[in-house]
Amino acid sequence: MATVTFSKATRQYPGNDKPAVDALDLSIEDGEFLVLVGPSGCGKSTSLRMLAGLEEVDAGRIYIGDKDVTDVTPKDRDIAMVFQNYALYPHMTVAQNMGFALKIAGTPKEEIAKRVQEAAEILDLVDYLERKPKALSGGQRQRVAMGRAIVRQPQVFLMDEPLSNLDAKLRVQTRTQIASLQRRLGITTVYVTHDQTEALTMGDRIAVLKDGLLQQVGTPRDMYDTPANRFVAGFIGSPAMNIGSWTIQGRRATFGDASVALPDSVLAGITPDDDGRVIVGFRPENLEPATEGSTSTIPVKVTLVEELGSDAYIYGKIVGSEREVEKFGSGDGSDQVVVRIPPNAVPAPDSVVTVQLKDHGGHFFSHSTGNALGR
Ligand SMILES: Nc1ncnc2c1ncn2[C@@H]1O[C@H](COP(=O)(O)OP(=O)(O)OP(=O)(O)O)[C@@H](O)[C@H]1O
Repeated sequence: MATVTFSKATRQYPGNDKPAVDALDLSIEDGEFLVLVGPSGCGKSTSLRMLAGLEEVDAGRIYIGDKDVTDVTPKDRDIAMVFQNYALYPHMTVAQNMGFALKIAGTPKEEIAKRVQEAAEILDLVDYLERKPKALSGGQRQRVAMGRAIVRQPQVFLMDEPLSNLDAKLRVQTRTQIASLQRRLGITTVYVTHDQTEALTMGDRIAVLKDGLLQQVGTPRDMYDTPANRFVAGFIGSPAMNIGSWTIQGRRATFGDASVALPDSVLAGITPDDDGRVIVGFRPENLEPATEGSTSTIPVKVTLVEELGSDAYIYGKIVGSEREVEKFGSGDGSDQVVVRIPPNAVPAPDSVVTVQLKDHGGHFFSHSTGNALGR
């Protein structure tokens, strides 16, 4: 087991005008499950491949434990990687696939058999050891790929979208299995995904990347409750946070007929660069029917109601939003809102429902920088 440290690690592919990963500083604790998440092309795989030694590091250093591994070959880094496509050998049995790396490393036969047996027990693969990969289901193949990593007893597991070939139901089951297996084995794990739900449900901590730049690192709760900037706020959470550019009027922000009070800490962070605007965000579940005398009301014209049994979601537009769109354009779709409501009070399409922010239900970001101003 070991810590992992990226210190200003940078990779710029030849011919590209920007680094794929730009001065990444990230420390991963011993035994931690860290998820690297972000949209396609943000640099997740490049970061993982630099750690694996499969990609050059143009500047900065990478450490596993106290050892600088930046110039160490992949096979000497004491890591095991689980790839998206599993990369199983079709002509070998499950047992042979799982033991192959140990065989190459010259591990004695009895030791290989023992480790393969142990991994097969952990992964519920004992009955399949003599089968070839083609005679396995997708989920079983995924477990063999995990088994191949486990038998090596590495210091660090690296996983690059290991669930992407599974159907939705199996993916949910397998993500719980991988997370609990990792906790049982206690091996430091770096896991790459573009799926924020996977990140929230699996990671001890999450690191969000965008355009090669680290945006925020924190526990799933940190990322959800206190996103560092507008990007993280919109990326983490499903349905996504409602986010729009509002106009500051005195101590309030308005958008169409909606008006919310701005906390003092937010007002204190506004600068002339913000042009009298502020980014207002609120999660669908942080709204409730407006009460009399409410200081923050948002009237929503209902377009569609989605009933999910336990909850219902209203999709609609803020009343008066056409005035905003006329003035500022609707580039970021900020006039559209999603509101979670109890399933017993479903409104009709085209009706207007007035909601208010729950206590501390608003997130506010600088219009000029996108950085969080407070809640
Ligand atoms: N071999 C390469 N040569 C040139 N550019 C590359 C190469 N590999 C990746 N890139 C570029 O580097 C950036 C980061 O790519 P990377 O594969 O790390 O992103 P990612 O976040 O893993 O994306 P995805 O989720 O789509 O796999 C992208 O802009 C990509 O086009």
